[in-house]
Amino acid sequence: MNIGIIGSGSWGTSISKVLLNNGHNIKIWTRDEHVFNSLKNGENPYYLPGISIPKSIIPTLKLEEVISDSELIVLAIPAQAIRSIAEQIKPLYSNQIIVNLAKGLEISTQKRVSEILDEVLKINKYVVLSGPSHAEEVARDIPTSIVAASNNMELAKIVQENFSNVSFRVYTNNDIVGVELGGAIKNVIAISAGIIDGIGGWDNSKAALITRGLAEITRYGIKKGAKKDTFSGLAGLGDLIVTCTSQHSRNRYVGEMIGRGKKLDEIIENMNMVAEGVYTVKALYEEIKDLNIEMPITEKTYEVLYLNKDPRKAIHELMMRELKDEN
Ligand SMILES: NC(=O)c1ccc[n+]([C@@H]2O[C@H](COP(=O)([O-])OP(=O)(O)OC[C@H]3O[C@@H](n4cnc5c(N)ncnc54)[C@H](O)[C@@H]3O)[C@@H](O)[C@H]2O)c1
Ligand SMILES: O=P(O)(O)OC[C@H](O)CO
Repeated sequence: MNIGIIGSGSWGTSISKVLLNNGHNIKIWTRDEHVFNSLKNGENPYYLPGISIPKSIIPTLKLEEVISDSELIVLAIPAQAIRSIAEQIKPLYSNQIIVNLAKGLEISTQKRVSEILDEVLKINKYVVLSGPSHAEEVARDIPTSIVAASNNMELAKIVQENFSNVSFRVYTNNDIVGVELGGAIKNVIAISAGIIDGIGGWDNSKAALITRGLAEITRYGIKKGAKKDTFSGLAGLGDLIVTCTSQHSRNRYVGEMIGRGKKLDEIIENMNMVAEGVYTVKALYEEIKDLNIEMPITEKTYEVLYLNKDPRKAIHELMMRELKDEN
């Protein structure tokens, strides 16, 4: 297939390698001239240091070049950039399959990526690819399993067949809502897991946080129309585990720095990669109050990040909530 990748950060670059190895023709769009020049030289040290990038992956600074002759378009940009990129590709878009890799909710609307694309492009060929998949490992061909979800199972199967290989195993799923929400909200829980790492690396606390984090992701997801089972799969529990525990996780890292007493602005300023939970928690905070959905970890994470709450006080408040039944 001719595949166009929009976004040349760590995940866009890494998935380009997977797809090239699978025999596809790959063009990758970047907005950054320095990344463009590096890719031409067979590397992307800004986002994927130490990995050699085959020169047959063709970089371009022109969006029209990745759209016009592509049969399938991959979106590998942050969730907050989706609407503006969708507006830009609208005049060029000719009903190709769009595979979204972004994991987040739009701050101003609380919308999922598929809802944004639906609004702007009236898209009817959408697949979201999500699950435990750090770019740093995928780029090294470390065995990874992931989920391709679509309303149209034929499309999910096309993605499954074209993206899978011996070290990249793709399952299909028909629950777009659950797969998108699992991927977006685990980033918030991972920030709180990182806070625990930064404060003291407490194993008991972190295990509880992952488990109760999954409970609140599931609660929110069901209210939004997701299927409960999706959250015990790769796009739910699987991604939550990897993001809360991995040395590679950007979201966990933000939390760890907060736990060590650093300020959010300072942390973000020194990171060139996106930590989606920092934005998704903003999207969720007001909405969960309005909808009366109980998500105490999400709420406390927001208060620590944006209302200057001491993380130890937040943990104390979580522990002192009204006692209740687990289910
Ligand atoms: N890195 C991973 O391991 C990984 C794995 C799975 C999913 N994801 C998700 O994929 C998405 C992209 O993540 P990433 O890690 O590649 O991010 P990144 O920060 O490494 O790269 C983001 C890319 O998007 C571009 N970009 C940023 N803002 C933009 C804008 N406003 N308009 C156009 N382009 C813009 C950047 O220039 C860069 O090329 C995120 O939603 C992330 O959660 C990442
Ligand atoms: O590095 P993170 O925290 O953005 O997580 C990346 C992926 O979503 C892991 O599957």
